[in-house]
Amino acid sequence: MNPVIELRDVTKDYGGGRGVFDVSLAVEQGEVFGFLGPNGAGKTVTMRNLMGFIKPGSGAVSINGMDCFDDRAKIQRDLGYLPGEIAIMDEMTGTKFLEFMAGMKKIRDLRRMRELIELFELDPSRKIRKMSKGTKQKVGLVCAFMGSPGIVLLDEPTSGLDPLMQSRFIDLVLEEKRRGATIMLSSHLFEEVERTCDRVAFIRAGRIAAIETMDDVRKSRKRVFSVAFSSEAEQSRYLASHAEARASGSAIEVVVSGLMDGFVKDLATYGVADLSAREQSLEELFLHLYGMDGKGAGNE
Ligand SMILES: Nc1ncnc2c1ncn2[C@@H]1O[C@H](COP(=O)(O)OP(=O)(O)OP(=O)(O)O)[C@@H](O)[C@H]1O
Repeated sequence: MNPVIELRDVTKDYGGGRGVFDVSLAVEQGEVFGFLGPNGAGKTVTMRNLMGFIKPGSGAVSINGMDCFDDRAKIQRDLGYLPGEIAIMDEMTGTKFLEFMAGMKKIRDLRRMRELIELFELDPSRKIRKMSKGTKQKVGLVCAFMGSPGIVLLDEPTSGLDPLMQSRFIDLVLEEKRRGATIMLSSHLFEEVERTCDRVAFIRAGRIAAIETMDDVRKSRKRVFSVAFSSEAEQSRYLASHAEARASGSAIEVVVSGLMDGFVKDLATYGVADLSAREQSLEELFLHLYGMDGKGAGNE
């Protein structure tokens, strides 16, 4: 099967180690593909290459077999895009902007636009300049999805959205996937990628570190337990026989993978005042999977 979105050995070098280097990936029809990496890793540069806003120094970027730079007008007829920074047409109201964009995209049926406005509880009547970051983001999301495009590129889609709206966004992506859309989204938030994506590429310092299925990532992800002991003596006793445990303030942290059984039974032989668990953060996952330090380009 031919991929819908493809980058082959793409390099855009801004000097000083900045940019993207030898990036290759392929997104199949109907797939939701995550592009995960810390600040400055090269997510936006990659997205802008796909949008045909910039031409790579070397390598090939294509959508449906067409060159993203040379054929951008044709590609964009069936493409929705959410930029990382929405700073356009500030003087227009949200309503005027959406109508203007619908006109540009030749969308005649505005029902989907109204549905999306309702979904995100968006009040588009104010001037974009006066909107909060989250409200602008909603305008951008409505704009990206209102034409029910076959391909959607989203650069940090939930930035500025509150948890309820983040969860509406996740539902929307899953609904669009069922419709058959091919979606690529960049993020530095593990959760939205985990809940929406079939596969994920990790990018760091402009280079792809790995491309994995979400199932494989989930399997390799561990839990971090924070344990507060009933006394300092109990904490010392635990630390003395558990080299993997790290002291963290008045508690200790233990990373546990696989079955919890052994960890829980062992812990029950100590005096425990409090116990909480969390998923590994993106940085910890990076460190765990690739022995990396989780930092971006390192030159920001
Ligand atoms: N036009 C440009 N000129 C020079 N350097 C650039 C340009 N655009 C991007 N860069 C650099 O390329 C690197 C990757 O930037 P990019 O915006 O793609 O990161 P990102 O992964 O999207 O990060 P964030 O999560 O912070 O948005 C950064 O070091 C950035 O400073």
